[in-house]
Amino acid sequence: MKFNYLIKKFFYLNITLKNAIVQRAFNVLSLSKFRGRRQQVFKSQAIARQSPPTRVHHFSLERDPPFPPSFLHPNSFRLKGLMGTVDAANKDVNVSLADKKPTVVFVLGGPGSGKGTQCANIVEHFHYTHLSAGDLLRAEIKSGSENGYDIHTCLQKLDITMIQNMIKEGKIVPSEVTIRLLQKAMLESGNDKFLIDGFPRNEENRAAFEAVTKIEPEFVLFFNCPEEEMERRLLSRNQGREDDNIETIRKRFMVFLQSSLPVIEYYKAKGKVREIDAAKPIEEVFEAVKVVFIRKDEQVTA
Ligand SMILES: Nc1ncnc2c1ncn2[C@@H]1O[C@H](COP(=O)(O)OP(=O)(O)O)[C@@H](O)[C@H]1O
Ligand SMILES: Nc1ccn([C@H]2C[C@H](O)[C@@H](COP(=O)(O)OP(=O)(O)O)O2)c(=O)n1
Repeated sequence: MKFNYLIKKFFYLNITLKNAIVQRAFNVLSLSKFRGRRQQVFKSQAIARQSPPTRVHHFSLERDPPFPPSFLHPNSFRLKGLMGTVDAANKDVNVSLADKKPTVVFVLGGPGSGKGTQCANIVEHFHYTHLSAGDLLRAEIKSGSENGYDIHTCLQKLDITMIQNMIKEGKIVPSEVTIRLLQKAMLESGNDKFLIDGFPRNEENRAAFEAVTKIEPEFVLFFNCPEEEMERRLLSRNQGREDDNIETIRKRFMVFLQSSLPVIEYYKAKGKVREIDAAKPIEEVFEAVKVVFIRKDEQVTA
């Protein structure tokens, strides 16, 4: 009797143990399968986040390298190879732009130094076309946000959002975007005299513009203004700009010091900088600006 009981107990324990082992193995398998599937989902989500949506043109800087290495700035990682930079049409754009031998004046200075204000006066007196890189980028964000896509620049909503975020952060947008906008505006203007305001803002902007357009600026108008004065002006500019808040203003000042001043130094070494004291009242600043442009015209006619 007792022996029978022990045999039964042994079989019972054996089955329970086997069941437990099988169950455990099953659990482990299912869990790893689930984890695998979950990782797969995460992986495909990550790929989807990295992949650009299908776009009209797919170029690759690696395949078409018309730019110096400096063009491959860390800033441009997101757009590198996605929207590309050069195609047959773009080459035509560059050839026809360079053929026109346009007069280009770069207008530089810290945020709020009065570049836009003085450019409006120069346009009125000297018949230049004013192209503000910041205005072009803001217009692109606006039209891209409304239409979701811009056929001229091949920028899609994802890129537009990225540009918007960069501006909100006070960062400099990759040159390939800004240069495309400038080229398009230059061609559409029908003029051959341009004030390019707020560009080049860093070494990458400068080198890429020269490499792509083959245009050298006539001179660089540099509005020099103390930071406290620029800050005061920006805080009362009142144009509803997302980047005119104290936090972003400070970041823009930092970017100006670190990235834009070296560009001014570069042109200074070439004797191309015309420096203006921009802390004075608007009319006085313009008197100084006029002298620069009148001298330039006199040099041309002499
Ligand atoms: N010389 C000046 N004195 C006082 N305020 C100025 C002067 N120049 C421009 N402003 C004002 O400062 C703000 C910034 O000028 P803006 O031309 O937009 O600068 P930037 O284009 O360099 O950012 C504007 O509100 C403008 O009216
Ligand atoms: N060459 C340029 C010019 C402007 N931007 C972006 C980054 C700048 O902080 C904003 C605003 O530039 P904008 O010249 O309009 O204004 P401020 O001179 O900063 O007052 O645009 C750019 O990314 N690249």
